[in-house]
Amino acid sequence: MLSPTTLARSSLEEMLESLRLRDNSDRPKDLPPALPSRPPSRARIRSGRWSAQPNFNTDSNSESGGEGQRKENELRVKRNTFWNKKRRKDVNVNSPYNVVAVEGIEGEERMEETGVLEGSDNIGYFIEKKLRVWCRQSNGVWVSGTIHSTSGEESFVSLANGNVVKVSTCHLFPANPEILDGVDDLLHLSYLNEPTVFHNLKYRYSRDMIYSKAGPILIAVNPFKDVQINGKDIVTTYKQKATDKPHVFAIAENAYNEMMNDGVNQSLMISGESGAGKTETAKFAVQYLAALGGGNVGIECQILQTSCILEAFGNSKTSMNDNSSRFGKLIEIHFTAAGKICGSKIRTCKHQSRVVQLAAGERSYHIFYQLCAGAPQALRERLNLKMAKEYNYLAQSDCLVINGVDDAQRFLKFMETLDIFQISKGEQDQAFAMLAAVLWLGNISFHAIDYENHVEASNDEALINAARLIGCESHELKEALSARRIQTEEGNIVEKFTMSQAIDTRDALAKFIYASLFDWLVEQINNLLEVGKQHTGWSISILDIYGFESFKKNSFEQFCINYANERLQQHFNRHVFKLEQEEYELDGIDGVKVDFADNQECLDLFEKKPIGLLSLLDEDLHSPAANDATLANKLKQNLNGMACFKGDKGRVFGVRHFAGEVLYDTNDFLKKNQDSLNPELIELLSSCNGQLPQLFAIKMLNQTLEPATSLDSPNQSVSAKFKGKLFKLMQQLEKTKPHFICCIKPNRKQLPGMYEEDLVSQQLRCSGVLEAVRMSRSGYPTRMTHQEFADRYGFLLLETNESPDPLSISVAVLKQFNILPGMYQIGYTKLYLRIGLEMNFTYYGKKSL
Ligand SMILES: Nc1ncnc2c1ncn2[C@@H]1O[C@H](COP(=O)(O)OP(=O)(O)OP(=O)(O)O)[C@@H](O)[C@H]1O
Repeated sequence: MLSPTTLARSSLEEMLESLRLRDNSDRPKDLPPALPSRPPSRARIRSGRWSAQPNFNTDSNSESGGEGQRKENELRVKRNTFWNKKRRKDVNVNSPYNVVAVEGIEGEERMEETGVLEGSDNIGYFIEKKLRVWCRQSNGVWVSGTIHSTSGEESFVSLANGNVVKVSTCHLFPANPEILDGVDDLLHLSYLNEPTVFHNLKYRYSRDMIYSKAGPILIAVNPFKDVQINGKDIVTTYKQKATDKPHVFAIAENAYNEMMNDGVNQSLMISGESGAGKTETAKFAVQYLAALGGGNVGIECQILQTSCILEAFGNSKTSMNDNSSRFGKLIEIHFTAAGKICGSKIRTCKHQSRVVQLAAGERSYHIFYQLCAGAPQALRERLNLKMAKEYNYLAQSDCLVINGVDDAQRFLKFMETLDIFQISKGEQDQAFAMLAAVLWLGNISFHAIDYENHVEASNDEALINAARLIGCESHELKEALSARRIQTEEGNIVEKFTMSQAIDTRDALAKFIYASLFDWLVEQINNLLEVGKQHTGWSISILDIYGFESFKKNSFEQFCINYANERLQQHFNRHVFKLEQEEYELDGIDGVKVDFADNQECLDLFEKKPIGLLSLLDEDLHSPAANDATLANKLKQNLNGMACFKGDKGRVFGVRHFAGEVLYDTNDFLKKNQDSLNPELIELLSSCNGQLPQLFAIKMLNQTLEPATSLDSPNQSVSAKFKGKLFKLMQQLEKTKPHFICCIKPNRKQLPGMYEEDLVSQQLRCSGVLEAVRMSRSGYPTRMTHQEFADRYGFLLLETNESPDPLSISVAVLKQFNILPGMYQIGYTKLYLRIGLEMNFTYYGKKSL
């Protein structure tokens, strides 16, 4: 029979113990142990109610007491004192500003747990035993070495290359023994600090092990190459549960099992900065779920094909990613009660400013270049199509191709996919006509017609083609782009446009057509996928949203994208930290507290009414006196006191996001925040002879009947609509049990085998994954109601328990197996178990059967 001590330990702890025993055997007993016991939770309050003082100690000396124990205790006190001292000094845990302190000590402190070496005993021990430590070189790169000597404040570290460097002692971090190099789960690291986590991920990455666990979270480091771990054979391995290695398939499997067992909708929340690999990861998740839930309906194949259409219409080349999603999408996969896929629904969240305006070196949506490069001759002639460089909207950024991408080939694939979604040839033709119309609209030019700067559209090839493709007469389009009617008491008067009004009107029409076409396509896809609407089972949703962006110059697009990422981070914080802590508190469980960077302040900066970024921006929507410069001034005057806001020079203002500070230039903010169409243009579209323009116009007309506050009202600003759609997505996600996947971008060049330390470190600091690991280590990840525990393990009791009360049965089981009090806590409604403990019960259960 296993001893109670063994029972209370996970296999990792046993491994650590054997290491310690090995280490202890060749040193005097009164020295501190080489490996510390698992650190207590930072703000842990001892439970006085049910369990005795937690004694979650893996050190063999600790049980025997004595001098070794005394020294270990002293050491632990020192470590904790050191930590507490530092926390008091610098932390306002509610401020995302903490996270923004990327470089330097403050950032490091957030990462530290079993962190900095301090105390002459401790350093002396590391010197004597030649134990590895990590230190950061002046260039920011982490190196490991052994401490050669110390003067207390400063230490000399011998590096592997023979160099000796002088380092401030408080910047030394203990390294893990080599046996822990490359562990699957950061939870298993004996020392959890920035360099050890960083080293572990790098170690794995260099061996093509791109997935790692961080407690409940999966970390996926983008390999930028095919690492051959997503094929059918690997799918089968995970389906057969033949491996427990971290993988996106394992997370999908887990979600599927929880959905089937608990009857609860699930979600996979994929986060990471632009280019980190979210979209690819989402595709692998869909691939696995399709394999798990594949029936004979074939929907799973169609779900997999959606990405071809969605990416063509929603992705672009940016400076961070050649295939960057410029929209957020939630793919909801529906399952029958038997676990078979029976339908799917795609929800999107986007805005379209990219259609008409591009930053240098970036492309517009892929579909435009694909159409220009790959349209068959007959289609080219029907659309009077030219090459991409001939269109102003595409040529403006001097970036027309992507290295290694064959746009023409992609277009053929795109057309095949439209067939799969049963979009008829006639409808396809109309859709391509709309795309070509957008391109021709961008080529429409205007010329002055009087001395008051009024203009009208030129009667040229662009106007003629655009009008023909939309399905109206060219003079009708010309009129709608050159003037508008205004109702006055005396009747209608015609107001001629200035150059900028005419360009804005033309661009608004182009954006509207593109956005409507995208929505129409998604609707067609959903119509086909939603065959299982009447499903009686549950769903798994996969969220893939544009990643956090920070460029040299950031505009309205980044403003919206980064706001969406703040919302996503809040969802993560809420589920990983807040709800977890709330649950402990409500159930009377003491002291599991982990500091995390709450981004609520930043969200408030965006959302607060009437003084928040979004409200202040909308205030100027219909104000003729407002311009980008007055907007910047107004923001500074009203928001300068807010912790996450930073005024800057001229039209620029800064926001301290959870992932770093971003400076936004208000240039064109007001224009981009407005995309209402003139009634003349809606009228024009509704009278066109094409089916699609009519459909788009009818939808718009219906929306004008909505109350002005409705999300769909055309009177709403772009940012208000965006926020509304984002909220809808988040509401949908709130109804699900989330599983988090954190994608990491290892280098800026999008190259395989390159690992940029500063970039990875910054993402790790900002993502909150380390805090989540700490939460798991100090918390009780396994929990079940007293009844569930009694039902599951009550039969193990050797003596019959007189009381039918599940709580007393549960307590009797725990007592019978001498479970150390620190390994569990008993709440009002549930029993909470430390990591690994339930496995031991399961083992016992199996043995007894
Ligand atoms: N698991 C993977 N295996 C191989 N290559 C990958 C993997 N994940 C990502 N990549 C590569 O990295 C590129 C960027 O990935 P992806 O488009 O998924 O990033 P993203 O996080 O969705 O970015 P964005 O927020 O800009 O949309 C992909 O086009 C692909 O080349």
